[in-house]
Amino acid sequence: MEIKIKNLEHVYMPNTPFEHQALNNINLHIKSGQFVAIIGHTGSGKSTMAQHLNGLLKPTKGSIQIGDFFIEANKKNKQLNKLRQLVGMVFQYPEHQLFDETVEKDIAFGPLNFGCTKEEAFRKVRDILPLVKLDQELLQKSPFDLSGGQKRRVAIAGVLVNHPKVLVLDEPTAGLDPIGRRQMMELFTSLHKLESLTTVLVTHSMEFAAAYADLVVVMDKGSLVMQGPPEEIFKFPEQLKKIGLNVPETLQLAMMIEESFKTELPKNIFTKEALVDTITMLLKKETI
Ligand SMILES: Nc1ncnc2c1ncn2[C@@H]1O[C@H](COP(=O)(O)OP(=O)(O)OP(=O)(O)O)[C@@H](O)[C@H]1O
Repeated sequence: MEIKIKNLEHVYMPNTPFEHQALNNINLHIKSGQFVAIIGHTGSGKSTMAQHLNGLLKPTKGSIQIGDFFIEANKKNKQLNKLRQLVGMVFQYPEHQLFDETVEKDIAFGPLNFGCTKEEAFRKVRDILPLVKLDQELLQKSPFDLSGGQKRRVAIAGVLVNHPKVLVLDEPTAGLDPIGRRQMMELFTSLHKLESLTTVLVTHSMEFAAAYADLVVVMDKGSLVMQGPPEEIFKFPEQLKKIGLNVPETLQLAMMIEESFKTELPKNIFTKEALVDTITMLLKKETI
């Protein structure tokens, strides 16, 4: 599903002494099925932008079009419930939103809320479990008795069970260990491919932006300052540094290797595996 953001502005607490312009004239076109990473220094407006994508916030100015849905400043949107079914939102620490007495009821909340019968809703719950790698045996347990990783998977299942067409992920790996982070990102990338989900990831990780996104959007002080594929965006480390961002570590290493081997490397070395392959190739060349 395609997303078009036009001249979007957001002001928190307008006409009060605390008034704060968090978004400033944002224009962005996300194509259907694209994987977009939004990066930027803390407070640059990433989460504010993400929350506009399923109508959690109302624009102060401008509009957001998601498929056939329009969210516009000064207009009441009567179809927010339908929009929230289409745009699934995973917040930081989603497990904090678990509330029901069993895992089954918790995951079924969305489908029941969107009008499914109990039978349909519970069938959807069972169908979604393999996708998030959760065992059927957990269904009758209290979500509060699960491990941290399982809780997070239950919370994510509660979003995926509605079969959204757009997935908005706001720092979904916050608080996980490195293996957990990677597993979680693998889950989202496989979903993205399997279901052609348009995916918007808000992240502080340059590595994730580089490794997973087709389009990287850079925010600074409420403005969208750069957008493009990772190999374009991370070509400008000086520009990124000025706004408090780094290039991915693998790319920093690749640049050092470029220096010492006096050779130009491809500009899309964003994963450790790609970097190791390149070093191996260079070392082989040296020894021949
Ligand atoms: N509910 C709110 N009321 C008032 N100001 C807010 C509110 N939420 C966010 N802000 C302010 O708006 C600006 C943008 O915040 P936002 O959370 O969108 O940034 P962010 O880039 O997601 O930051 P982080 O990376 O730290 O999560 C910040 O200056 C923040 O203090």
